[in-house]
Amino acid sequence: MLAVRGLSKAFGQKQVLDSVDLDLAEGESLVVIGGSGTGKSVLLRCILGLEVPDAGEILWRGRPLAQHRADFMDDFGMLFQNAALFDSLPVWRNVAFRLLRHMPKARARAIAIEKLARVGLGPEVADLYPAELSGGMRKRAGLARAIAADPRVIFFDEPTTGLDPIRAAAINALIRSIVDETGATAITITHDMSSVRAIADRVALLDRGRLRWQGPVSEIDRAGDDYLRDFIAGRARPMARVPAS
Ligand SMILES: Nc1ncnc2c1ncn2[C@@H]1O[C@H](COP(=O)(O)OP(=O)(O)OP(=O)(O)O)[C@@H](O)[C@H]1O
Repeated sequence: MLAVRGLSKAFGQKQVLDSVDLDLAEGESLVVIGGSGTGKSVLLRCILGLEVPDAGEILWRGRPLAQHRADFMDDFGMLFQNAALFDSLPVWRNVAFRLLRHMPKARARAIAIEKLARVGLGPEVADLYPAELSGGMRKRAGLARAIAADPRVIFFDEPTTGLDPIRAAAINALIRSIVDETGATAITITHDMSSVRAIADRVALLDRGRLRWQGPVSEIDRAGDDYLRDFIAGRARPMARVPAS
């Protein structure tokens, strides 16, 4: 459904993505992991068209994404790292933001309330402002916005950042159940191994702009890659690790 081919991107002398290939099947949940500064966000930004790659291409349903961006965006939802809610809008308008462009207000509000319920927020939350929500509630509201237009592809950018482990586990479980229930294709970028285990069908490890390892989540614990093992165990050895071949 989504294929990344030979994607490269440098900023000045710094090669941030170096010939990355990735394939994502319809309905699959891919989690991209990697240390800070390894190019995860740049990869996401290239897919979203917010960065122009130096080389390579991204295919969407077999066609160059750059030429079908409007179709892609119609099918796409995203949970931003800090939920990125508009502070001046009540929660329901945040959730219904895209819907309000093409449907009457009452219908958009009804869908927003239904999506809020799906993420565990009651109708009383609809008229609150983002500043009145806890971090976990903001994340849930952001998730409701991501799924408001029933997207076929959903990106989750660091979904558990800023949450305590119990709330993080709840968000991970919610994401997995939404992905299962909707059959949406999902890409998550994260450092959080609890998200990897809860959300992923397949895992891709980026290391200094290169795809170092990828495989089913069931194989990460017996993968032979030393950096992956260190990443899973949370062991620090950034200076000592062997360069990706
Ligand atoms: N617009 C830009 N101009 C210059 N350098 C950039 C730009 N965007 C990203 N970079 C650099 O590219 C590298 C990769 O950044 P990126 O944000 O993709 O890392 P990341 O893997 O998402 O890290 P983190 O997990 O910390 O968010 C970093 O060294 C960053 O400084």
